[in-house]
Amino acid sequence: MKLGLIGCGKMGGALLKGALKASLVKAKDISLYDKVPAAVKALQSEAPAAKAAKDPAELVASSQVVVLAVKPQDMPALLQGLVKAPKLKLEKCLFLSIAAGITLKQLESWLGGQARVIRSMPNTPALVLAGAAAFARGQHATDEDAELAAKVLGAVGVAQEVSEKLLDAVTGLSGSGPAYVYTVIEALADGGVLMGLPRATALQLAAQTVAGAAQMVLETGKHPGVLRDEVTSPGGTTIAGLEQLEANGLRNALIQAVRKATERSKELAG
Ligand SMILES: NC(=O)C1=CN([C@@H]2O[C@H](COP(=O)(O)OP(=O)(O)OC[C@H]3O[C@@H](n4cnc5c(N)ncnc54)[C@H](O)[C@@H]3O)[C@@H](O)[C@H]2O)C=CC1
Ligand SMILES: O=C(O)[C@@H]1CCC=N1
Repeated sequence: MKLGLIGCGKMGGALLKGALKASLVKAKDISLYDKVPAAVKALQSEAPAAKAAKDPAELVASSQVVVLAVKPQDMPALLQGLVKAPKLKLEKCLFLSIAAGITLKQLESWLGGQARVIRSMPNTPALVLAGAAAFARGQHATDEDAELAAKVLGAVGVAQEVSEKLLDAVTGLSGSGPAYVYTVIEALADGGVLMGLPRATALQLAAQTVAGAAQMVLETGKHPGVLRDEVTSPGGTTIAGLEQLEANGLRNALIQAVRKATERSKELAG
């Protein structure tokens, strides 16, 4: 697969490194472009055979799949620049956008109206092949395009097709979700330090507890409440801790975080 990446930043970089780690693509079949050359060089240091395109048009002309990984506010100018590029046949490749809030209608319009587009929402654990992604197909995207998007995103974690109207919620939950969980891990470790654990020990135990609990949900298929009850002994330590979480509103805080992030994603569409 000839893969092009426009926007070699945090998320684009994570996707690319994950795709290489998953052997989805060979470095020699990758084209990179970023308006900041240092960002391209940083990725090339990990994939020396990847080519640095001189401009987005050159990258598009040599790619089957073009991952659009620039910030939402940078997308219109990038895509409208591609439309103006002479002799560039935009319908020959699949455009896979990862930009929060930017709709399929906007992407298709900025690309001149006929391009094959898929809008997706991945997350940075793609870097360690533990990503969570969803995507929606544009009006000119084919079944093969959807399969290709599922293959790219599925190579670095889990991926599923959804209707576009759900992608803002996907952004608020799993797109932004790693940041919520990093905050939880950091706070759990702080609790451990408060109780006398060395920072490094507390951090490793906290991170592994979150990872282990998540793996239990994914592998056993049991509801988190059932798994929680398996930990919570009558009159024991866990219920004492859980009482504090309820008293301090942990659930509602997380629910509101997803809601607010989803609303922000909707705002980004302008
Ligand atoms: N960071 C994350 O966890 C996630 C980010 N996203 C989305 O991914 C996109 C990129 O986000 P990040 O990687 O976090 O941002 P970033 O700022 O780390 O990377 C964006 C890159 O795009 C480059 N860029 C900007 N305009 C450009 C242009 N016209 N041509 C070429 N390169 C250009 C920048 O120089 C930068 O290197 C955003 O749309 C964001 O909504 C999606 C899921 C998760
Ligand atoms: O914070 C953001 O806007 C991006 C999109 C999802 C995660 N990071």
